[in-house]
Amino acid sequence: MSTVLQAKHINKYFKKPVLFHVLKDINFKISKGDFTSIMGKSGCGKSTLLYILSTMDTDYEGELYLNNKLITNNSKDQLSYIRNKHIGFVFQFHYLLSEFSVLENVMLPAKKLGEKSFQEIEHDAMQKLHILNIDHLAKKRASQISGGEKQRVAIARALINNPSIIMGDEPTGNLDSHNSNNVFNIFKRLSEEQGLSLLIVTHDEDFAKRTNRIITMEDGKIIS
Ligand SMILES: Nc1ncnc2c1ncn2[C@@H]1O[C@H](COP(=O)(O)OP(=O)(O)OP(=O)(O)O)[C@@H](O)[C@H]1O
Repeated sequence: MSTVLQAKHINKYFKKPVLFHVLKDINFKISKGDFTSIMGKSGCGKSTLLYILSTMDTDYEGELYLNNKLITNNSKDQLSYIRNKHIGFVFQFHYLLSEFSVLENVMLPAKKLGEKSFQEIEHDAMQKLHILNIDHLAKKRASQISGGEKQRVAIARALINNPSIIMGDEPTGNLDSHNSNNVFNIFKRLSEEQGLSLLIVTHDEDFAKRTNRIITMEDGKIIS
C-alpha cells in the first residue's frame, strides 16, 4: 500500500512558560485507505501532534512527508496549498458559515483552490452531498439543520477537493451515539470504498476500537 503520510522523529518543545518537551520522537506511517485513531489521556499531546501533521504548526524538529514528498521545509504558501488540496479537516465543532447554504459551504474550499469552474465545483459539491445522503439539504442554510446533519456537511466540505487524508479532532465529540455511529460508518465507507486515509483523534473508546489501528499516546510518546 502506498504511504500517504509519514512522521519521522518528530519532536516539539514549548518554550514558555518553561521549556517543555511535549512530543518525543514520534514515528509512524499512514497508508492509503488506513482508518487510524489516536487516543491518550488529556494533555498527552494529541492536538499538538495533529496540528503539526496538518501543517498548521511548523515549529518542530523532524520530518513530515505527504505522498512521499518531504514537506517540512515548504514555504507558508506551499503549505497553505497542501492543506487545501490534500488534507480535509473535520473538527468537534463544524465551523460552517451559518448564513450560507449547505451547498455554498461545501463549495468554499474548491473555490479557494481556484482550479475548477463554478459549474464543476457545484457538480462536485452535489456529488459529495449525495455520497453523504444529504443532497436534499443543499439549499438549506447551515443554521437550519441539525447537529448530526451539520457534521455530515462538514465531512462533505472536507471531501470537496478529493484530499489524500482526512484529519479529525474529536469529530464525534459533540454528537449523540446515533449520530456518532453515522459518522463512524461514513468514515469506514470512505476508507474502504474510496481508499481515503483517515486519522482521527478521539476520546471515544468504542469509536477507536472499531478503526483499523489505534495509536496510543502517553506523555508525548507513542506507546503502542
Ligand atoms: N501553546 C502552548 N504552550 C505551552 N504548553 C502548551 C501549549 N499548548 C499545549 N500545551 C501543553 O502541551 C500538552 C499537550 O497538549 P495537547 O493539547 O496536545 O494535549 P491533548 O492530548 O490534545 O489533550 P486533550 O485531550 O485535553 O485535548 C499539555 O500539557 C498542554 O498543557
